[in-house]
Amino acid sequence: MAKKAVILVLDSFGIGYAPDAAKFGDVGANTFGSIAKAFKAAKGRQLALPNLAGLGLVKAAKAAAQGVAADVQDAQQVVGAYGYARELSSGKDTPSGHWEIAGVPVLFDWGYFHDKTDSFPPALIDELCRRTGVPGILGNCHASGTDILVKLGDEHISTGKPICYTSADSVFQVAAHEQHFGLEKLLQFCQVARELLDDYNIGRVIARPFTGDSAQTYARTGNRRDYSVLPPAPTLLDKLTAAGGTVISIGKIADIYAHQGISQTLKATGLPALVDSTLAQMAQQSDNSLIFTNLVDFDQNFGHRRDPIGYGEALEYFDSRLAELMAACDPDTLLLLTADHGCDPTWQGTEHTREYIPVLAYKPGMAAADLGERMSFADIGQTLADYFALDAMAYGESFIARLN
Ligand SMILES: O=P(O)(O)O[C@H]1O[C@H](CO)[C@@H](O)[C@H]1O
Ligand SMILES: [Mn+2]
Ligand SMILES: [Mn+2]
Repeated sequence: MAKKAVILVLDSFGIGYAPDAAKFGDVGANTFGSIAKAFKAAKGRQLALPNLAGLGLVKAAKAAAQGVAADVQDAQQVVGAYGYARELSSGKDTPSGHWEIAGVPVLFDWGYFHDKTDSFPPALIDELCRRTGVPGILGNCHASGTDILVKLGDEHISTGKPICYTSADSVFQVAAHEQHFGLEKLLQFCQVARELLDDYNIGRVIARPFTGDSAQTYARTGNRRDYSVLPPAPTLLDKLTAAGGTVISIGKIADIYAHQGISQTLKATGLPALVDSTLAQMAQQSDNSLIFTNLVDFDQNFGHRRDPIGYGEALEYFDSRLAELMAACDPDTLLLLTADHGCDPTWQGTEHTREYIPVLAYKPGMAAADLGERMSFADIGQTLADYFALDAMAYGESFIARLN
């Protein structure tokens, strides 16, 4: 039988703080609940997500938030399977979340640059400048990637020094102007940084190219590149491709999995283009294929930017496209919607939040099913291993039997 699966990761769409949120200072965070509240206060109407509610999102969110419901209208009839999952991985970062979704939780601790200023070891910066020939770096601190452009963009252009910054995540981020510094030079700089940062156990180096000619107009472009370390074990993607299947990466997925277990990489920028590309692949791909899309805008443009109204509007837009995605499923297509961590846009700071993620599954004609609380994001990978008749993953409990 022909089998296709589609995963859409709504990046940062948490639905209630996780049982271990206290370790992260995140007790009380709820990305979905906070968006719904702020949206209603600002617009005088409820956030309207009829198609997500139809897959069971409102029910899953209510259960995840221990009865504190996101103020969103529930559907009269649910047509999918819905649950909520906690994270086994020790961090609340994007690679940990994605790798765990694909059956490989990250149980070790990443390296972090904890100091808010003078964050990077001088020996690292010296070596990086020596090997790349740049005259020094700017930043060297924890920062929001948009704020730091306003602050240091002009100086970057006049000095030719790249802006290097980090956050509570295991990241080394480099912002540089696409024309003045050059995109290629930025990517080369990041590749050297990647080599040096393996010793520091840093999960990702991220190139953050931008354009514009003043603090008012500096804007990041779609040419972001993430240089990730390899997942600690073969993921579902590796297993599926090794078995002759096809994995189509749309958006950031290939970068997040360090290009492991990917058959084809499709870039698209912005929610509309990412959904369009997903729909196009659903029409094209056939047997044993996984179409895997990351919707980064939720996290990058709204979660980290602490913009709950923009987040709500983006959710409504996605919900309107979800009807098309569901209609594009033939009887052999399994559609999964989930997230990789939370990023409550009303929470203090600009970082991710440790939350339950939604697990929503849909196949045409299936009976509604309550999947309840899942003990790991890896239940998704295990379910897909079952679905594609692959060897079981080391983590996760399959819910394939509930998808009939
Ligand atoms: O503020 P920006 O540059 O968007 O950074 C955010 O993006 C990084 C990667 O997801 C996170 O570590 C977070 O700090
Ligand atoms: Mn993420
Ligand atoms: Mn993020």
